[in-house]
Amino acid sequence: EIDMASQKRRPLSRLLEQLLRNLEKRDPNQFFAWPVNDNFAPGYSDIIRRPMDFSTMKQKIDDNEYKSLNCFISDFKLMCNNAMKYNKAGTVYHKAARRLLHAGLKQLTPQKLRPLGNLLT
Ligand SMILES: CC(=O)c1cc(-c2ccccn2)c2ncccn12
Repeated sequence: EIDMASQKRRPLSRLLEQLLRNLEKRDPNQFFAWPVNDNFAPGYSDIIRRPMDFSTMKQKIDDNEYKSLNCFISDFKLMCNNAMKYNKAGTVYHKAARRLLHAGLKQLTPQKLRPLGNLLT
């Protein structure tokens, strides 16, 4: 269960929740909202060894699994790179993944994060 009090005590969790919300806005079609379903994506789990999606990232924040911002950013990159690996260039999913990765990393640059203070120390 989500212990709100501890969420307040965990500034990193608060920051990651905010960053996740901003990244999700860049996925209006919600292609990345849930784990990819093998029924929609034939052979997906044979090709992609480490699946990742926004709902899994949210759960990892709530379970306090991210020990640093970099771990969070790694999962975001993994999610986008999985989509660019499985889906051929030119497909709607490949293009959406490249756009999401580009837009997302721009939100995660040091100059964008600095205003969030020393939450990262
Ligand atoms: C992200 C991804 O690779 C993906 C999302 C989806 C998806 C996401 C939401 C609804 C339907 N399909 C998908 N379908 C087929 C092949 C790949 N995908």
